[in-house]
Amino acid sequence: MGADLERVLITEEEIQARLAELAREIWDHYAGEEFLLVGVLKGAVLVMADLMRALPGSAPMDWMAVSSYGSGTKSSGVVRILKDLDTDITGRHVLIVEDIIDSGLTLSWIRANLESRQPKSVEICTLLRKPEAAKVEIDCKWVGFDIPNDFVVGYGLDYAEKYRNLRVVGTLAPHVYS
Ligand SMILES: O=P(O)(O)OC[C@H]1O[C@H](OP(=O)(O)OP(=O)(O)O)[C@H](O)[C@@H]1O
Ligand code: HPA
Repeated sequence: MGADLERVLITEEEIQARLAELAREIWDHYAGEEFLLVGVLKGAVLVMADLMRALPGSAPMDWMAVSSYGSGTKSSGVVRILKDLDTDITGRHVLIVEDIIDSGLTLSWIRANLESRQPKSVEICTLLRKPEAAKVEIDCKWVGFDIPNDFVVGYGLDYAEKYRNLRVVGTLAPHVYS
């Protein structure tokens, strides 16, 4: 599977070290107030697992699933809720946990949707962001890494449902696409 990678962009050690830093900043930001971690399925599963374990204390967790991508590698911009939160977020601090902000269309929609439910606050933590791919501006408080505008896989990110279990983030070799 690793042989399908052209280049490793971010190593396992770099990911874990950055998540530990972010977890500390997040914990300090909420200063003892409860916040709900909201993961966006499926890509954010690994970020959520490692970020929440790096927190110095506990935080509750919930999940949303939306469809925004087709079978290819471009966002359609059309977002549909496939699985909604189990929790009422009215009056609560919400921290959305994502694997990647690419065009920004998915998170822009999710944020607006969650903000319409009268939470106390909504913030975003993403492991990866592609500044050159942005189609909408997203106010994201915690970003792990800004990366070039290339399609990446690993650490939760897939190509046709493969490579999510790689411990690194990398680009795919051309032979995978042909
Ligand atoms: O900024 P955007 O261009 O909208 O892209 C980002 C979104 O795309 C990916 O999800 P995807 O729809 O591929 O689903 P998945 O998490 O199940 O892989 C990723 O997890 C983000 O949710
Ligand atoms: O670069 C990417 N890789 C995998 N999934 C994605 N979803 C948005 N951008 C990406």
